[in-house]
Amino acid sequence: MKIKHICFIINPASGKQEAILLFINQALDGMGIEWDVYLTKKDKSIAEIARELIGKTDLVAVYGGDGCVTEVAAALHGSETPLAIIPGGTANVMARELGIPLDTQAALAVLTGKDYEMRSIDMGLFNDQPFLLRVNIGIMADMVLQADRDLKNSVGQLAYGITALKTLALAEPASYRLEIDGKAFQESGVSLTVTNSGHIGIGDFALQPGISITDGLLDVILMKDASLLSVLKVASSTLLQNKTEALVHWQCKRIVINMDQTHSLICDDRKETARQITISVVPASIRIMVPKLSL
Ligand SMILES: Nc1ncnc2c1ncn2[C@@H]1O[C@H](COP(=O)(O)OP(=O)(O)OP(=O)(O)O)[C@@H](O)[C@H]1O
Repeated sequence: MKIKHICFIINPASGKQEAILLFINQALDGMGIEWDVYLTKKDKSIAEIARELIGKTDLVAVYGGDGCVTEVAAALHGSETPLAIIPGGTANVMARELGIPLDTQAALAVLTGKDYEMRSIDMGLFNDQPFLLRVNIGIMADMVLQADRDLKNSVGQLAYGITALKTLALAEPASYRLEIDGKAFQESGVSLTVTNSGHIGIGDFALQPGISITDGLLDVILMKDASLLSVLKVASSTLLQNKTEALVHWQCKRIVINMDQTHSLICDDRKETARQITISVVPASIRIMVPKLSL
C-alpha cells in the first residue's frame, strides 16, 4: 500500500536533542505524502489522540522513547492502522528489537523508501490493559522507577546502571505463587519479568536467548537472588547470549501471579501496584513498519 498520509506523534522532551521537524520536512519533501504533527505533553496521555487516528491516516509515526512508543502501541492495538518508530529516546528498546535504525534520518528514510514491510507483532494484556514490551516486578522495576527524567537527561543510559547498583544493594526476595499455562509453581526471587520483547536497550543484547516478539508466547524470567555471583552470571549470560542457572525461564501464553503483599511494578513505562496479576499474550495484535528482513 502506498503511504499517502502520516500522523507524527512527537515527544519534544525525549532523550535526543535534534531538529526533528526539519528532518521530517526534508525527508517528506516532494514525496507526495501529506503529514500532520501532534505533540506529547508532560504527564498527559497521548492515548486518546492516538485512538482517534485509527482509520484516519495510513501510518502513525512516533518520535520518542519507549514510553511514547508503548503508549501509542497500546492505543492502536487490535486495529489495522500501522505504527512506525522514529527512535528519539534513551534506550529505544523497541527500535532495537525490530531492527529500526537508531539514527533519526535513517529511520525516516524507512518511511519514504520502498524497503519496508508491515510486521504483525504480539502484544500482552496486563489485567486486560495492552502492553508491548514487558512487565517487571522487583529490582528491574525499581531500577526503572528510580531512573528519572533528570538523571536520564544528564547521563543517558548510564542512569539505568546507576540505579541498578542502588537497587541491587537493597534487594530482598519476594515470594510468588505462579500459575503458568495452568501449572502451579511456588517460587521466590528478587526480580520477576514477563516479557514480550527480548532486547534490553543496550547494544544488541537480549535478556535471554530465544525471546521473540512474533512467536505468540510470553517469556517469564525469574532471578532468584541478587548475590554478586548471580549478578555476574546474569551479566555474562546476557553478554554471551547463553542460558544461566541464575535465571529460571518459562514460555507461556498466560500467567497468573499472586504475591504475599501489594508490590510496585512497571508495565511498559506505566507504574502500577498490584497483588494479583493476570498476563496473557495477544498474538499478532499490532502492525509495525520495519525495514525489510529486520526480524
Ligand atoms: N512536552 C513534554 N515535556 C516534558 N516531558 C514530556 C513531554 N511530553 C512527554 N513527556 C514525558 O516524557 C516521558 C516519556 O518519554 P519517552 O519515553 O518518549 O522518552 P525517554 O524517557 O527518553 O525514553 P526511554 O523510555 O527509552 O528512556 C513521559 O514521562 C512524559 O511525561
